[in-house]
Amino acid sequence: MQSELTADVEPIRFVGQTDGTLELLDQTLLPVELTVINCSDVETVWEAIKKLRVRGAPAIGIAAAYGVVIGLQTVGDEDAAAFWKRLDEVTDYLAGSRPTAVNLFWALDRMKRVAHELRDAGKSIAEIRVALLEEAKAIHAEDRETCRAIGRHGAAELKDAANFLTHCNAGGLATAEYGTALAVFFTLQDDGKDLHVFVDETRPLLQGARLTAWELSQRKIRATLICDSMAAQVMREGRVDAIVTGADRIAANGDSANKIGTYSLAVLAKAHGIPFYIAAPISTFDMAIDSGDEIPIEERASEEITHGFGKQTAPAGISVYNPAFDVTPAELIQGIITERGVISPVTKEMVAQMFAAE
Ligand SMILES: CSC[C@@H](O)[C@@H](O)C(=O)COP(=O)(O)O
Repeated sequence: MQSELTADVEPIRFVGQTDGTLELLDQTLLPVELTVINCSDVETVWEAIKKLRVRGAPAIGIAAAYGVVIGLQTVGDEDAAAFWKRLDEVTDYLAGSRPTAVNLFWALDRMKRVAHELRDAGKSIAEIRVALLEEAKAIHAEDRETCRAIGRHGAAELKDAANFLTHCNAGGLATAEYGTALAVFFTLQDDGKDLHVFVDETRPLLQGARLTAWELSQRKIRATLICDSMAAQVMREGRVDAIVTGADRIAANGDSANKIGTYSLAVLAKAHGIPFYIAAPISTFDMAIDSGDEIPIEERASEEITHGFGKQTAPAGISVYNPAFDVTPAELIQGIITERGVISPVTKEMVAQMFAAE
């Protein structure tokens, strides 16, 4: 189907009650095709996360929360033992879909906690099921608010910048709507700023070219697509005032994992005296780990590099290393823009302070 996409497309939508289904805009087909997939079993939700049909840290968490509701549909209200066994099975299963974005585990833990609290309060399985759907909807709704707040804080922080560079996609598609890094640009635009954004295409899966370039064009923000390897050149040409990207997991010391290629941007930014920012919700912080060394980095199939989008571009049998994320050390990050404000300087103490703030 030819794209008739508009910026208002809802990338994640739950339809119906506790026996309902999850609709996901298939991001692997963008920007050419608009196809919504219908998830009526947890296996389809798992596959959608694994294959990046739904992707971006907050979006993965939201989809997984709805996935729990769907996974529990295979057991009835009358068999409590089967329900609790199934809850563990479903959350463990969804947790195995992708390892790096901590929002996935955060959302699953939140769903489990609600279920356990209600069980301890003597609620019935039917009531718990309803509450779980409400919790998934709350995670979804809160993310909308969170993204708007990130946009406001980021726009205040970067009000004097007009020329940006971003990597991967941290936009409306990667969240409930509006995004994190892109929320900063959208808010600046709403504030009347004329801005320009260089968009890294983001090898190997081209989230920048396919998704970010599309989102920025939809909103009529001036954007220029570049290959990842061109970032140093545009920085050297003096055409970048600030870099803003999202994150998939942030350690207690501020080290931040994001799409592969982000770390090299931060190094380049330092070499050119350009401030490098991360924009991410508090749910992306993993306070259980001290540093980025402990962040699990997803390795993906070699075919993503040797057969990008179906065409063979490397000799058969070549050895491939395909880490999907890298870690940017805190000292290279000027600030982390959250819904609660901007963490700057990025130190363990400042992260702890923002995490504790309401
Ligand atoms: C607001 S989304 C932030 C990150 O999740 C995003 O920058 C990113 O790296 C996504 O990677 P992906 O592999 O496309 O899920």
